[in-house]
Amino acid sequence: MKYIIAPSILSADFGNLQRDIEMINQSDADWFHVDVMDGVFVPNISFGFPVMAAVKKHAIKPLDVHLMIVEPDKYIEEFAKAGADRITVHYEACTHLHRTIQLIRSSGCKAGVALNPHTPVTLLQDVIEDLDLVLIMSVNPGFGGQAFIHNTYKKIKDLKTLIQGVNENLIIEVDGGVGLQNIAALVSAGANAFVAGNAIFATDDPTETIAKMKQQLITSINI
Ligand SMILES: O=C(CO)[C@H](O)[C@H](O)COP(=O)(O)O
Ligand SMILES: [Fe+2]
Repeated sequence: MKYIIAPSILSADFGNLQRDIEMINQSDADWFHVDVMDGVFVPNISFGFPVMAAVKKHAIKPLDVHLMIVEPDKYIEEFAKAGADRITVHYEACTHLHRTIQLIRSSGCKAGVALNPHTPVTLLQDVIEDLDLVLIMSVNPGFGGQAFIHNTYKKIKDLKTLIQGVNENLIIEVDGGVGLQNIAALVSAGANAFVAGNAIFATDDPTETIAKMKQQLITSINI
C-alpha cells in the first residue's frame, strides 16, 4: 500500500503560486490537492478551470481534485481536460452518484467520493466496488485551517470494515486539520492519503514540514 501526502494549494500564496507549485514539485509530497468551491455547496468560493490549468502547466505530480460543488456532472469532462488525475465529488451533492462515478471514469480519471462529517460511510456500500478513493472530511468543508474532528477515527475504521474483501485497495484519504500532530494516529486507524493545507503552508519551511510528515508516515508504517 502506498502512502500519500497531498498538500492543499488552497493554503498556498496565490500571488506566488508558481513558487509554491515548485516547492511541492521538489518536496516529498505525492499529489497536489486542488479544492474547488462554488459558494453554493460550501460557503466559500476558491477557484476554477483557469487556475487549475495553470497549476497543471507547472505541476509534475498528479492533481487530486476535490469538487465542493453542486451538480458536478456538468463539469467533470472539463475538469478532466484541465488536467485532473483524480476527481472526488461529494456524496451530499450527487443525486445519481453511480452515474457520476461512471462519468468520472469515462473521462479517464480515477473516481473518489467525499463524505461530510455527518455522513456515515455505510451509505457508500452499494458503490464501494466502483471507487478508487473515499475522502473522509475531518472538518466541515469550505475553509482551510479548521480544527480536526475526532469522530474521523471511527469513520476510518468503519470504512476499513466496509471495504474488507470487496475493495481492499481503496485509498482512504483524510482532509482537514491534518498535520504532524495526528498523522501517525490516522495511519494506525487505517488512512493512507493525507491532505494538509495550513499545517504545511503556515510553517516557516513547508518543504521541511512535508519531509517530517513523510518521515512520520514511514515510522508509523514500520512500527
Ligand atoms: O477541502 C478542504 C476544505 O474544505 C481542504 O482540503 C482542507 O481544509 C485542507 O486544509 P487544512 O489542512 O488547512 O485543514
Ligand atoms: Fe479538500
